[in-house]
Amino acid sequence: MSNCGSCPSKGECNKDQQSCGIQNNPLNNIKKIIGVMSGKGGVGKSTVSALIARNLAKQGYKVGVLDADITGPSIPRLLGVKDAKAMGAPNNCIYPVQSADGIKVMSLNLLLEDENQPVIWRGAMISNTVKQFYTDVIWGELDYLLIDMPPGTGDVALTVMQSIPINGIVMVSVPQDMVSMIVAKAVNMVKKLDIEIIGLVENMSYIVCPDCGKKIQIFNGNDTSKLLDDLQLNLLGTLPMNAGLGNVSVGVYKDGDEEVEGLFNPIVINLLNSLKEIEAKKTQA
Ligand SMILES: Nc1ncnc2c1ncn2[C@@H]1O[C@H](COP(=O)(O)OP(=O)(O)OP(=O)(O)O)[C@@H](O)[C@H]1O
Repeated sequence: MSNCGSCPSKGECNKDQQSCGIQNNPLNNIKKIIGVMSGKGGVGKSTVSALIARNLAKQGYKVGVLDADITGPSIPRLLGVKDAKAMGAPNNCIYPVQSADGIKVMSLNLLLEDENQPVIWRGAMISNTVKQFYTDVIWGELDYLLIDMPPGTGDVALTVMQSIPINGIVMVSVPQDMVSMIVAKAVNMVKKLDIEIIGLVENMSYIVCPDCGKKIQIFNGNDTSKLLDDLQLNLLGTLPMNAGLGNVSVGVYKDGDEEVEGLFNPIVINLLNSLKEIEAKKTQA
């Protein structure tokens, strides 16, 4: 039976407690869980997850990032903890690693001797590991736990959405026809599972000419507005394609980087407002 007392969805869900498959660790008190998803690979989910986490942490929130991309984990590099190792805790639990900006991080790479070792596991094992990253990691007190989802709408995405009490999903897309089609699949999956979509971040929307400052659209550009209209999604913000964002994983982005902060401040404001609206709607229902 689920432990509703420590559930981030307490008071906002209409699940039957006896049949709910969600297990919450009583040592954890996580207020909100946000999934970052796309369906399509390589569109910037991990970069967006890491930079939302850093922005929230900078505002003083207690933040964690669960890297659910077991076979292609990039969160440790993006949060500057690639050489750290997660340590065991009593009762078969695990302590997350803490980044320099105070973000708690759990990723399979933090358990491997060598980050270059592949994880050659079947789907069920990968899904169980993700579940354990929620149930067995001592996250403690968190205002926000971000879950960086793997690409696709398969096993892991399904496990995350069915066994972790997600309050909402941030979709990441790129304004290109083929990406939009695959993101639409992910959006429809989330809707089928009755999970709220907080909004969409459009990544790689444009490049800025270093000489004249003109914004140049590299893809044909109209697909996101069609996606937003067709699926009734909220646009949280757009991000350029640039070296600053591309080099987060090599530690180039430091606190106080005005360009990155200027890009993420409005996205995070929109995200928090949208999350509040979702909560208000649920408590009224
Ligand atoms: N706005 C951007 N400008 C430049 N490079 C970017 C931008 N966003 C992401 N990248 C780069 O694109 C690559 C893919 O990004 P990222 O790993 O965040 O995507 P992902 O969707 O999480 O990928 P995966 O499907 O493997 O999980 C990375 O090398 C990243 O540094």
